[in-house]
Amino acid sequence: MPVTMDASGGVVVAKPAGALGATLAMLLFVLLAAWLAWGALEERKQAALQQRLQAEANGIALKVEERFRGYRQVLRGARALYMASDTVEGREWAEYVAGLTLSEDYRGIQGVGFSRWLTPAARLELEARMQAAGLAGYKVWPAGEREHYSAIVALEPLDTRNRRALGFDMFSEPTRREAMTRAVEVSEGALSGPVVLVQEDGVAQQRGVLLYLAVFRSGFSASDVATRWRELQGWVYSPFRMDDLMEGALGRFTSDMRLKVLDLSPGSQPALLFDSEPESGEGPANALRYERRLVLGGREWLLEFSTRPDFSVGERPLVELGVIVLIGSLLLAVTWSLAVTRARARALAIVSGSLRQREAQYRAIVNLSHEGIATVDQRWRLTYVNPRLAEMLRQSANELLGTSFCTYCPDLGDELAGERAERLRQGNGRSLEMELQREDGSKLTVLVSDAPLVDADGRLSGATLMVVDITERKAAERRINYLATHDGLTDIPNRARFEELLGAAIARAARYQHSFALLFVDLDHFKEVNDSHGHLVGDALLVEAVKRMKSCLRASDTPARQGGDEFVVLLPETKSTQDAERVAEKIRAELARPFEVEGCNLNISSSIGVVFYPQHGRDADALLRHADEAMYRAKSAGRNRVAVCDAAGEKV
Ligand SMILES: Nc1nc2c(ncn2[C@@H]2O[C@H](COP(=O)(O)OP(=O)(O)OP(=O)(O)O)[C@@H](O)[C@H]2O)c(=O)[nH]1
Repeated sequence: MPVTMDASGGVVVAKPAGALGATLAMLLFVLLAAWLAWGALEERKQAALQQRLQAEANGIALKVEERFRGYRQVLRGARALYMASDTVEGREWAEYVAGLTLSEDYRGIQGVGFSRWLTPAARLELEARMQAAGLAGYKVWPAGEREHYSAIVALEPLDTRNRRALGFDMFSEPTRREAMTRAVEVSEGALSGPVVLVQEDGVAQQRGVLLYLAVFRSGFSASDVATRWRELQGWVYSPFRMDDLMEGALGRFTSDMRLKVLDLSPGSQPALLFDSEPESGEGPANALRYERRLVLGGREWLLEFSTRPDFSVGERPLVELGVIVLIGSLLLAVTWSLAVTRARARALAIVSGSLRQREAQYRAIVNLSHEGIATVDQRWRLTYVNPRLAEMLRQSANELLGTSFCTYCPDLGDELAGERAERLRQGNGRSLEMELQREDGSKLTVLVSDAPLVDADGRLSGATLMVVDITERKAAERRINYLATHDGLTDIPNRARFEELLGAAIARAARYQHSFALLFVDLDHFKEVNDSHGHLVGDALLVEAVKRMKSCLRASDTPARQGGDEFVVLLPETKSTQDAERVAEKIRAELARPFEVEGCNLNISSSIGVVFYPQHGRDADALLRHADEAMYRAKSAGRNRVAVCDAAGEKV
């Protein structure tokens, strides 16, 4: 979160780009981790599916094997029964088979039968005997002359389907003959290749297989192949319809798997024995597949398992994905939060560092300032004082803190506290020239400027004061003003100042109906002093002459130098021409006394014109002009005299 300064020096905090970068990096990491995790989950899921497929397939294969062993056991029992009783025709065989409860415990077996091995001669005898036993029309079929015959003589349960098979010479049919031959020669259960059972009536026809066990003469023990054939009595066998057999074996077969069973026995073409979904074609390409080979009754079966689209191992991957997304989201949230917090902390550190730096700058400026700076609260109590103000007030800052600034400048009281607060609330500062009085009583002239001080909530909390010491400046101004209005030699008002004073006197006299007098004094033959003794002596004489004039005047009277050796005197409290004349005479007499200046004894005199307001003029020009004329008249009359101007004319 970068921090910059704006044009006014304020701190500008930019958006948290660092936080965004860190979060984007974490997002990439989370997405990558999620992608990897998803891949791993998919792999695990595929492995789990494959595992489930194999487990289920192996279970099914085991079940088929068990089923087959069960069927073989049934035939062994039948063989044992035959070898024990030497005949299986009739009621005894039917009871044995009924006792097996085939339809319940051995589903798929169409029946348990016995096929007798016959010589051609024995065939006719068998037919006669079977017919005599009640099976009218019993014939060994198919008809035809053959070297050997076999004939089904018993097949239980003897229902309509099985009855159709009685008399059938299975040895005449190559597929069955192969299995029957094997049963004789290996003396074990021999399974045939796929056949169409003679029991099939064309309705919902299925592929069939037959399981044979050779039955030898009683007491026969295994010997060579030729002897076996000689001792052969026939075969106990069971026909199976494949769909029924597999349904019996696969009672738990799940609908989300497909099973195909093929006969792969060497020497014969692969033949499809069973397909749980004969209508489905090859199935989806991405289906999982598993193959299992079984050797059953000397034949090799291939069990092909494949999964259907709904084959699954539960919804765990989705749950795990949800967990990954949740953890990822939490990581993102935490990263974002941490990054933003860090960026904010960094920005705050920068801001506070910048503020500290700025504060230090301001503090240095304030401390080094040649102006007094202070803050006050709303009751005008000092809350901060810079060294310069403390120096001005000749007290330490600590002593000043908490005291009211009004203590030192009573002039502040000119503005009512409420008005001042309202002015400051409106944001208006003010500059005021005033006098500060120190604790020791000494004073200084200052210019106090105030500006509103607001707190963090924008409420007026007081004021900032700037105090400029203008004592010297004011003194200089006064001095300049004095010099501008006073004669530099004699230190009395000059002509310009006198005109102001005269104007003011006229105005005052006019308003209050007063009268006043004006004297015009010119030294006589002053040029001769300069010429005889030099200007310095002349200057000293002028200074002394003014002193003598002043000694004749009251405090309210004002002498002024008009220029050269000409002076005017304003006598404001003179009520009559006689009074004025008396003062003029006093001045004349005083100036006529000998002077001793710069070691020189000098004798001069003066000529003085007297005018009176308002009789001799109502404005300054008239009064001065008449006074000047009266003075000249005195000079003309021989000098060293006073001439008064009045309405009737001047008298000397
Ligand atoms: N020493 C000195 N002389 C000055 C000053 N100002 C004017 N003067 C001189 O004062 C003299 C004034 O002479 P005037 O008033 O003309 O003549 P006066 O000699 O006084 O003669 P009356 O006035 O006719 O009696 C001149 O010589 C000026 O140069 C000054 O400040 N100092």
